[in-house]
Amino acid sequence: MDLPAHQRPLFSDRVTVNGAVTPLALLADGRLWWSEGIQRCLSLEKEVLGFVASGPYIKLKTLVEARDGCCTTGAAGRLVPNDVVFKPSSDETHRLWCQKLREFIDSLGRPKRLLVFVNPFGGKKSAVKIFAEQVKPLFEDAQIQLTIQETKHQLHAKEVACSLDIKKYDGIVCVSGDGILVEVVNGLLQREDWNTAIKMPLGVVPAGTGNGMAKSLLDSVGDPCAISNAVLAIIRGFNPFMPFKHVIP
Ligand SMILES: Nc1ncnc2c1ncn2[C@@H]1O[C@H](COP(=O)(O)OP(=O)(O)OP(=O)(O)O)[C@@H](O)[C@H]1O
Repeated sequence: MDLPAHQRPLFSDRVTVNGAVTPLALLADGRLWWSEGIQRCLSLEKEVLGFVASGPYIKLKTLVEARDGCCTTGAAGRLVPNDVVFKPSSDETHRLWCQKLREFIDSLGRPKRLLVFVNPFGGKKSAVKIFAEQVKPLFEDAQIQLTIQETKHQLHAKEVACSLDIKKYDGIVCVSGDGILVEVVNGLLQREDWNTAIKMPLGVVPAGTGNGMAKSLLDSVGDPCAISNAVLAIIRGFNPFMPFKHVIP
């Protein structure tokens, strides 16, 4: 019986994962299937930030739902890194894995260059630490080029949004509360080219006091208001069902 198109393998190989040899298949829908005693599956689109080739190995940088509770509520959970390292069967399949993974991830239309505002004075004044420890490493895993702007005073984000070269970025991210996001929107709306500028995708990583916008955007897709969930939504930003694009209706 023929498999549906999305379940057909794009590529498969006998690889080594955690010392055990297993078939690993990349399906047309971007799922990776292999066995480690139990069947394992990873979605390149939903769970993989990027990958790194190191010697004969390939490391998939992932964010997956934490399964630390004894009961499942049905609600989506907090995301945690859980990298998967595998060794392809030969130099040639190593090269092909890198090529296929790169092609699939590139086909997802994820942002490549982001302007990131970090407000050191928002909320508990921990945005700089949150950014350095929890946000930047995930964007780096996704190989997104960042331009970082710490806000130096009130309305600084608005001034920058008012005059920045929008062609340089695929989106703007605020590691802050709602205040900086509002400043950015107001800055974009005050530009002569506001009609184009306001279409810039905007994202918010909760690092303020109320974080109302981050909460409601993540809630609208059934996610908890957690840093990792917000960052993954931004990395996957060009999926129309994710919050990154929904800041501006
Ligand atoms: N360097 C700075 N010094 C003083 N104020 C700043 C600085 N940078 C930004 N601000 C101001 O901080 C204000 C609050 O920012 P933000 O929204 O990030 O946090 P919050 O008010 O704690 O969170 P929320 O809006 O979610 O309740 C903004 O209005 C902004 O103008």
